[in-house]
Amino acid sequence: MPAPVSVSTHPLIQHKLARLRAAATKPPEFRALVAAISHGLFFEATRDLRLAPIGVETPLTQTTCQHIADRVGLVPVLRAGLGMAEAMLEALPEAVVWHLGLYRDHATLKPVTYYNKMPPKPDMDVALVLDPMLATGGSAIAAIDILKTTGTPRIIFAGLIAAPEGVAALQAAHPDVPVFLAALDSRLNEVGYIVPGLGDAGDRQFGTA
Ligand SMILES: O=P(O)(O)OC[C@H]1O[C@H](OP(=O)(O)OP(=O)(O)O)[C@H](O)[C@@H]1O
Ligand SMILES: O=c1cc[nH]c(=O)[nH]1
Ligand SMILES: [Mg+2]
Repeated sequence: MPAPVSVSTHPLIQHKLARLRAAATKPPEFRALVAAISHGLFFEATRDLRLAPIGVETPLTQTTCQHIADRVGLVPVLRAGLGMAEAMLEALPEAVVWHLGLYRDHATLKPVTYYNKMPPKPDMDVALVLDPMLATGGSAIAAIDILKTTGTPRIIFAGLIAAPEGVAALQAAHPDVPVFLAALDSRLNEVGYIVPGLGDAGDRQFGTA
């Protein structure tokens, strides 16, 4: 059985997704929405991180609390994953960031790797691959293929919007990777865009459309 695909039902995430999808939403608000939704999604995607006890001196007494014991790497798929990584770093500033540059060739829809800042032997327990759009799944699969060459023991994929075709392809290629999404849409159109979707997540964040 493949690892689960979790689609958020949180009202705040659904509310912000509506604004994110709207064609009239301009890059400054679009980036803020990517950040806010990613922040919420990060809480869901990290719910199984390992905790360990830590002693804390409160103003009243000595007590034992919990802290995150897993070392976490964030792998934003450029460009569109950058906004997700910024938001998640705010939630967990101790995380390290491994940038991975992939773009999807418009004619073939196949991913092309152009930048890789992955350490050869990262000493990490968990890595989160971050890309707002899971369309055909080619980019996410390629990112995880590359990440797996480093021997990172646990990998999680977090995205904002997916097509069923992309989820199926990702699960077939990497059945061990759990998937966390803000929305699962209807389909891909004839040029590989997610419908209803939001258009091109990179262009909409950075104003390059
Ligand atoms: O599932 P797939 O069919 O591979 O499509 C999804 C990919 O397409 C987008 O990137 P894009 O190529 O537009 O690059 P960009 O982030 O630089 O805009 C998106 O951010 C994913 O990386
Ligand atoms: O709908 C899509 C598909 C791929 N990449 C995007 O940015 N949007
Ligand atoms: Mg793009």
